[in-house]
This record gives sequence, C-alpha cells and structure tokens, in this order.
Amino acid sequence: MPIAYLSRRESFSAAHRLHSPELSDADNVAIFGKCNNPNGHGHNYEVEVVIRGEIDPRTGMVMNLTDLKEIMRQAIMEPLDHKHLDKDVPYFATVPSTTENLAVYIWRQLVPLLPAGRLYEVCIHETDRNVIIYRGD
Ligand SMILES: Nc1nc2c(c(=O)[nH]1)N=C([C@H](O)[C@H](O)COP(=O)(O)OP(=O)(O)OP(=O)(O)O)CN2
Ligand SMILES: [Zn+2]
Repeated sequence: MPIAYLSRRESFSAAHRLHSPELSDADNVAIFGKCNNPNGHGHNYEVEVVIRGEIDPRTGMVMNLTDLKEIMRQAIMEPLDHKHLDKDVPYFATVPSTTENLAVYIWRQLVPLLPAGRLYEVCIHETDRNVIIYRGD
C-alpha cells in the first residue's frame, strides 16, 4: 500500500527564559544574552506534527486528521498554550527551554498517544526565521 506523510499545524503562545542551571549566571548571560532576561519573553510558536503511514484502502487515510487534532490538543495545546514554559511545565524546571528541547518534549508527549512508529517529525517555528526539526533521534 502507498505510504504518505500527513501533517497538522497548530500555534501556541508561551513565555520562557533561556537559562541553564548547569551554567554560572555570568555564563548564562554570555551565552543567552537578551534571552536570559530574568523576566522572560514570549513567542507565538508554530508547531507541525508529521505522521508517516500506509494509506488505509478502506478509509483512504493515513490517520484521521480529526484524531490528530485532538491528540495535539492534549499533548501540546493543553500543557503549553499561554504558559510560562520554565514555571508551568515541570520538564523545563531544569532543562533549558530552547526550541530543540521543546521539540523533544512535544515528541515525548505525542509518542504514547499515537500508534507505534507513526510519528515522523516535529517541526517548530519559534520565530519567522528560527525553525527546529526533530525526528526522534
Ligand atoms: N539554538 C537555539 N538558539 C536560540 C534559541 C533556541 O531555541 N535554540 N532561542 C533563542 C531565543 O529564544 C530568542 O527568543 C530567539 O532568538 P532571536 O532569533 O535572536 O530572536 P528575535 O526575536 O531577534 O527574532 P528573529 O526574527 O529570529 O531575529 C535564541 N537562540
Ligand atoms: Zn525565546
């Protein structure tokens, strides 16, 4: 059966501060600059989830996009939208809330909600110019 890649995009707004507990305050400022501002800053993140799978001959679907929408609501929108990543999401209490780490977090949120092996990629646009792609490596 043919294999297709299906994706859905959602956007969410969140605040964060780039800061690593592994580094001194001086090194945090030196490395993260303005993004280490103690009061944080925000982004309107765009996240795209890509599912890989065979097209079911009965339904013509890789998976129902309605189901993917609900899964993304649970895995992404509910824990992240209108939150401060470092203060409201326990995962980021000690993990720097870079877009790379956010993509890994979202991947790990999605895996248990999807059929095994179906999740192909998480792509996050942090700004119009900053994009991170994670494929589970
Ligand atoms: N490898 C990474 N580098 C940076 C990240 C990241 O997640 N991974 N994040 C930031 C900051 O969060 C910052 O908000 C974004 O950086 P920057 O591009 O400087 O932000 P701007 O507001 O200037 O937006 P652009 O439109 O992208 O210029 C920094 N580095
Ligand atoms: Zn930022």
